[in-house]
Amino acid sequence: MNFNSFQDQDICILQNKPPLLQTKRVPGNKYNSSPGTPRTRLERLLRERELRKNRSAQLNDVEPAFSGSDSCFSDGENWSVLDEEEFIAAARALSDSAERQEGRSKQRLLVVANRLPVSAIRRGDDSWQLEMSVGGLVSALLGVKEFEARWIGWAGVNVPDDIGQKALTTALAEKRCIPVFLDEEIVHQYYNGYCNNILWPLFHYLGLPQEDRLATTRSFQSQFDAYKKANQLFADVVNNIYEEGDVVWCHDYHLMFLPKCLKDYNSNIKVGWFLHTPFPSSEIHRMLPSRSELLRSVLAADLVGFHTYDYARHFVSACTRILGLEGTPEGVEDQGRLTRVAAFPIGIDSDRFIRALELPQVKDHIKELQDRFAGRKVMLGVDRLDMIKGIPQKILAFEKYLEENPNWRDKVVLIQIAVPTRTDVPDYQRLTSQVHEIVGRINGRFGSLTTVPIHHLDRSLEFHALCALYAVTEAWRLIIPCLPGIFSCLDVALVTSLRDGMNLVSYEFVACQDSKKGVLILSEFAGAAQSLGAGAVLVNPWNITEVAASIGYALNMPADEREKRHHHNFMHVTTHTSQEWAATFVSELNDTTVEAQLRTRQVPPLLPIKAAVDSFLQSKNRLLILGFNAALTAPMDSLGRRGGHIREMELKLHPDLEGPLKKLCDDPMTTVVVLSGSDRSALDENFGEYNMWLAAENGMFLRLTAGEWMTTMPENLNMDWVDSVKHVFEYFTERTPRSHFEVRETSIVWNYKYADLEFGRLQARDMLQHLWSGPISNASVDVVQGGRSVEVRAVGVTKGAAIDRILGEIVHNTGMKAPIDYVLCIGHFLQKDEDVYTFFEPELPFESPPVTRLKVADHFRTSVPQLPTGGSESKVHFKKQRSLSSIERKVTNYLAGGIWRPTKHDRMIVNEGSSVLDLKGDNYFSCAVSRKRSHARYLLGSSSDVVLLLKELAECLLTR
Ligand SMILES: O=P(O)(O)OC[C@H]1O[C@H](O[C@H]2O[C@H](CO)[C@@H](O)[C@H](O)[C@H]2O)[C@H](O)[C@@H](O)[C@@H]1O
Ligand SMILES: O=c1ccn([C@@H]2O[C@H](COP(=O)(O)OP(=O)(O)O)[C@@H](O)[C@H]2O)c(=O)[nH]1
Repeated sequence: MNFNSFQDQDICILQNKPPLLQTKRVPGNKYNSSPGTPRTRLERLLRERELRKNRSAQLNDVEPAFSGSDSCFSDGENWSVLDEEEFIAAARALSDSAERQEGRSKQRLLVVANRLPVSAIRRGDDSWQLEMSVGGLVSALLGVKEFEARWIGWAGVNVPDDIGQKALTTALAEKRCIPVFLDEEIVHQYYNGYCNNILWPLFHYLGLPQEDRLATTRSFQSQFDAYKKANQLFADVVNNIYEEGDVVWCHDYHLMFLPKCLKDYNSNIKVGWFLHTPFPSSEIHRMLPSRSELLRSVLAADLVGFHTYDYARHFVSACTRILGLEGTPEGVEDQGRLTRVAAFPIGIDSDRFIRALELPQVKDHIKELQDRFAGRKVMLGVDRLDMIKGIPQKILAFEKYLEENPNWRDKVVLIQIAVPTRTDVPDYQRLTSQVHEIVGRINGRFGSLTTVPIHHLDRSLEFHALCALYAVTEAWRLIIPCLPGIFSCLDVALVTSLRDGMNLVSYEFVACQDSKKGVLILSEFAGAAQSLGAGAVLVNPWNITEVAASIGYALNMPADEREKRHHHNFMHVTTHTSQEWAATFVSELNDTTVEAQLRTRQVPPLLPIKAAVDSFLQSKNRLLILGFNAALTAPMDSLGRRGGHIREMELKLHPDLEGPLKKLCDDPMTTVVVLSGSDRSALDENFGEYNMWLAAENGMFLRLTAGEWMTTMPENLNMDWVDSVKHVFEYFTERTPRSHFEVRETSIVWNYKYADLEFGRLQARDMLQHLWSGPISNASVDVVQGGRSVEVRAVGVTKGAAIDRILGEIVHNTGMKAPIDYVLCIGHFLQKDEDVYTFFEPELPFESPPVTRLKVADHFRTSVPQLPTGGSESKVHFKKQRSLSSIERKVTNYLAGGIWRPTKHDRMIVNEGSSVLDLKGDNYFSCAVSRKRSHARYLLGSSSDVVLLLKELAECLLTR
């Protein structure tokens, strides 16, 4: 799934970076050598699907999931897709799974949903009657047979006493259900209030309740508090029964807080969360006062699933826009942790419906219906009596059809099953009255003494009665075969949801029409429109005229068209089953957690601050290399605000750093360098008062604050491309609100970090395409794509290339005698500049970046003096005679068209026999700030962590 066209990491577009965990084929190790072994996630899923299809034939008669069943974790070949290290972890995961199978043979699936699949009715102090609940989620999970499942949820009743609770727990245990007891007040605030009065309407695009209905903002807050409290109660029950290796699958909008509660308690629990409703556009979600907290809680899950790609896309977009996180093709990333987000369209247990049609009791029901409605065509609506189902709109469209087609008035009947739901919520009560009123009016208008056009039932039907209703037309045709003209084009199901997560009624209708030809009129706003859209007649339920016309079209549809449409949908419904849905989700969840472990291993650890401080204390000659942007600047929120104001665009030193930095700069045993992409004026402005080295424009300009700027750049750099790139940058800046660009001496940077991130990325993509095809196609430049920027630089302008020259100059200038025995290098450097970190790695052979494409031409900023060469009077001298400085040698090499690759030996010598750098021990600390993957040894979360660290270093100078 590609939510987003860019990876979140900084990318130098000259490199073709493979997506994370895109798997490499490792030649012939024991895991990947089998020819039949899948190599990619997709191959594996295809293969598992095949295996499941084979198994499902054997499972058809097995008990449903929540009364126990088979395991789906039997094949050991899932993990041949990763590289060597990944294989080891995968193998370990598999062996865990094998152990599990030996010990218990099945992986346990803990399904957590607001409602249990059964409702409890109290018959005495300690006696309970259990009845199957109605609803799409229950229907779908009833079909799941492949796991040893337990269902955790609310039984739908208030049980205040111990005796009642114990008895109900025992009764439910037989059904493998575990109750969560919620008292009346919580149910009122959490279920009726926050879930059904706030989240449900909002997620279905019906907006938030108005203030007068909310009473006060406090009541919203108290509902949200109750919601969190209820979610914690669910978590407590899960934690109580959880066993290592279990998979916890949280369902729906009632439990958005649950993933966080579970992970806070035990970060090793495998947690999936699935939403059965739509997830609305981020523009809708952002209205919710608790928008961020809810998103973050869901993101605690390992895998987040939705019915459709659109809902998944909206969710990722909400995380990007509201939380400022990165959307990737895999999901949402936050500080190196990925929450996988994907679409898993639910299905039904189609066989159960198809088989039911053969049962005598279903045939009896069909006969009753046939007698009742003989001679009339039947249109069917089956919905919970919910605003989202568009029942008034459906009835009004039917009225319009009858109005415009008087000849049909006594020939067609609409049977509307309207299952009462959430009857304690005032909006639902109002809807009931409204529907009754409309039905009464229409029946009064078009009914006769003996018939009415609408049969409206405010009740639910049991399974067999419902199947009969879904299939009634088929029976009629069979029963009265001599009248095909009248009865063969019978039956239309009318689904007019204003929004609907999926809508299983439409699936069930299709399953029961078997090879017959019932027409499905389906709202384009139901998730099912994405899967059944090709076979259904799609309508916009708000357009009453269109729905009325579609009723006519369906009633008069020629047999061959009905057949084709039905066949398409029937194939879909019978292959995309609820078993398939659940097995895919759980399998993906298992994979995701293994992948997360592998990914975590690739992420550097957090900086061990104590070790960094201790080592600092013990050293005598320290070097601190600090980036500026995002390392030493004050953090901002995702909307680019600080203290409620739009942040000004110039970089400013974090105010809390002023004191510590001063102390560190004034310490005679510490040399501080700020190495930044910013231009000289930005560094002068922020650091001019400190006693430190400033390296501007990625190290191309250098000065000790007490001295003058000098350049470390070759004299002749071709900068002819600048004007045309600037022209392009101006164009995009004008069209991308809150973006800006900076022209520097050696580069030009377009920055969209304060702009809408998604729009900024689209613009960046356009910009890059344009740049490559025109202004820079022949120029000697590097184009570096940052997370939120595009930078065009002269080739060779990187921090990694500059650091050697800077170091040489510092050693020379300060007359350093003792080697540097402590280096702390902190930055939020672009990937292309990360060789700064590896430069200091004691074990690594140093290779400066290749600079083969540099064109040497004309003049480059001659007003700035070149870096002076070291004099013989200098106390520090290189082992090799310092007749030519690093930069001079490099320039010489440039001019000669060669590549200068200093050896470690070249650059490390201070005195005869002694090295500039003494980093053999653990006295080198490189830290990437606000990065997920890096060549640095360690990570720091944000510049606030840099503040803490530098404060500690400064303080230990005082106590020394
Ligand atoms: O338990 P209730 O409050 O009475 O509500 C019943 C269920 O309604 C919702 O169903 C959704 O799930 C279906 C299956 O995925 C989907 O087809 C439908 O479009 C959704 O509306 C709700 O999400 C469930 O939690 C409720 O149990
Ligand atoms: O009298 C009824 C009416 C409906 N249903 C079931 O309720 C579910 C409704 O699911 P859907 O996804 O259409 O909508 P939801 O009610 O979950 O929003 C379907 O499985 C129906 O079989 C039922 O069991 N009895």
